[in-house]
Amino acid sequence: MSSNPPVPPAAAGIAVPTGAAYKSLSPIEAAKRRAAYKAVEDHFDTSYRYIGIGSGSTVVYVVEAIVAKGRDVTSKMAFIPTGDQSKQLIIEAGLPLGSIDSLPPVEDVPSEMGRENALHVATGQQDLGLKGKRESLDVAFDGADEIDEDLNCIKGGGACLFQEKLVATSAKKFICVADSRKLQPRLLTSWKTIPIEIAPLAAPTIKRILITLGSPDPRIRQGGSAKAGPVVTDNGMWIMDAPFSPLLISDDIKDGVKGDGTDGIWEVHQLGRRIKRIVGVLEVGLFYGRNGGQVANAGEEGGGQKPVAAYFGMENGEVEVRVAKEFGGIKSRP
Ligand SMILES: O=C[C@H](O)[C@H](O)[C@H](O)COP(=O)(O)O
Repeated sequence: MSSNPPVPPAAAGIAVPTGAAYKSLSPIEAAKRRAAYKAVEDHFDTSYRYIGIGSGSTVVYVVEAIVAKGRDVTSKMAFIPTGDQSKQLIIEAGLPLGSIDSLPPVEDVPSEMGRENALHVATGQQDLGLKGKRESLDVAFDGADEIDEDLNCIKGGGACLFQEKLVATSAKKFICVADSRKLQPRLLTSWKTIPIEIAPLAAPTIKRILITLGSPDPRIRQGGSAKAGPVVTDNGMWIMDAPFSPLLISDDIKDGVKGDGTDGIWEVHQLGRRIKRIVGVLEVGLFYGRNGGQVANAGEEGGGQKPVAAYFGMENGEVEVRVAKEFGGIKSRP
């Protein structure tokens, strides 16, 4: 895909680039926008009901592409935010706002599966295993700070990560959209720290433990000129940015290479699980593991889930699509 997406119709509150404004997008912004349109083209279905909308600068273009589908399509859906920024984005785009903690029980949903289960429960027959289960999101779109060749991600550069992981694990498919700078062979190649959302009271203890795990200089993220003192997340927490050496992927674990922190070398899953165990850690900005909304124990593994596909806007105007190896591992350059 080497041409720019069409200019969509204007939507309430959304600054849609048109004409000269479109041409004024920087190459990186134009690349992000092309990737977002391609991701929406491939993974947004008009029959969907619940759509997760992530945080950051790239999902702005995802929302723009969704708005371009028209109100006839979007008014029947609910858009679930991953924090205050994406909540505002959804509202200003005129899309119906939903909430991750108010998804209806499956039985209330007029789907074949829900109706069938309700019938079985009502008639005393065997429950299909859906009792108490809530609806999944059909898809969640989000950005990332870095994505490795196995599609593990670092997220949280914008201080949103707990709600992003919650939304990702609630989705049948999680789709990442980014530009070419984010694609690296291993995590912590270009992006140097892991964002960790922590309880402020636990900050000194967490910092000490991270140092023992091999992080040379974990730091509490400061608000800079925008806010005196630490950045406070949408959940009233702080962010600790912890540098580590580049992380191994699971395929690297062989021939005596353990990835368990020996000599300061960690594999993504092992480090993610280890940090999550520290008291006071709300969430770790490493996204790895199986597809969330379609597995019984979604959210129980700590890693959230890695995307089933990642879309990268490349410098040459193309969009590179990478698919998780569990889903075929195809790389394509449409
Ligand atoms: O906390 C922020 C989120 O994880 C973002 O999705 C991530 O930082 C990527 O943001 P952007 O699209 O602005 O590069």
